[in-house]
Amino acid sequence: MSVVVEHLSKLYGAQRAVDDISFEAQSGQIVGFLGPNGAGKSTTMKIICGYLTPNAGSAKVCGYDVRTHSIEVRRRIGYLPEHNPLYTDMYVKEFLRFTGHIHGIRGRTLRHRIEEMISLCGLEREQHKKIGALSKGYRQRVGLAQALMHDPPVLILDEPTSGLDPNQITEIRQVIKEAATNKTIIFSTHILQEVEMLCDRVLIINRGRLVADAPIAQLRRMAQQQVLRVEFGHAVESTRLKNLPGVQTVEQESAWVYRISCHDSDILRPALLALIQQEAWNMLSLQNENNRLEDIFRQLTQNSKEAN
Ligand SMILES: Nc1ncnc2c1ncn2[C@@H]1O[C@H](COP(=O)(O)OP(=O)(O)OP(=O)(O)O)[C@@H](O)[C@H]1O
Repeated sequence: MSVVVEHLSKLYGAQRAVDDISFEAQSGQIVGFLGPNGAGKSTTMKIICGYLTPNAGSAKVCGYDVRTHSIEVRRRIGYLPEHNPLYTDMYVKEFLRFTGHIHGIRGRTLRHRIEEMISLCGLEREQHKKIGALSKGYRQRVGLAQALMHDPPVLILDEPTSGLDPNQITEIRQVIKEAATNKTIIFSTHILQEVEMLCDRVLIINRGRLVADAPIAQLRRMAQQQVLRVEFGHAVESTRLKNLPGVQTVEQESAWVYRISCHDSDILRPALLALIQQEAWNMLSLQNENNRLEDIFRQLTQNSKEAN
């Protein structure tokens, strides 16, 4: 296993920012790290990278404990922090050369590696500029290039696409995907669609506690909610739908399309069909829908909020 986290806890004063978290990630996996604001994602990532010391538990990277073998861990990890600190007075290439030097890369290997990173991260057009003159998206690419410079087996990316425009988001995702071969990538994001597109597995953290660790397909099966999507040929009274047995919520997706969530669609479906027949409504389609990741996220983070 490339990353093994066991019973990790971190306190800031009296606040338990990370609370007894355990998970593993292996090579070739892209793991999405999700959670509401302040859930403890950045803190966990900083501990894995060796920038923060935990109060309890352990984190190991490629078999090295972050507390006792910090240098060994840093050699094997590439980290893009949330606020991507860069030297704005340095030129792009100068900064990458500096990063390479820190990792002990020299001479022709270094020159070759810099060119490789410039190409992989799409920095060709901006490579001769000072970092301070770059847009946010390009600074993010420089941050990714520095994280990848020493070809680490583990990449920790803290909200790598935050604040970027849609084109840049797509391009950065592509870089992450390309970099993923033979690496372990753990990245945090608030864009759930991004997780569906990129990740093999999802970790969800809420108030410092891990509330889910599963592949997306399994998460969908675990969800306590089922959704029926029904399309009518005209408007209907949504309260009539809400009053059906076992209905949790009714969401109007568009003028005549409703998403009805319930505990058991096998009970709801015949009741819904009976109502439609009784009212002589014109139904155009009825489908069992996949649970959306945002619904599952809401269920898991709100349920555990109630439990706390
Ligand atoms: N240096 C610090 N001192 C005190 N409290 C801190 C410190 N860093 C983080 N915290 C607190 O710890 C909790 C977890 O913060 P963290 O940054 O890990 O969350 P996060 O999940 O990354 O949030 P976001 O999605 O908003 O970036 C928050 O309540 C935060 O205020």
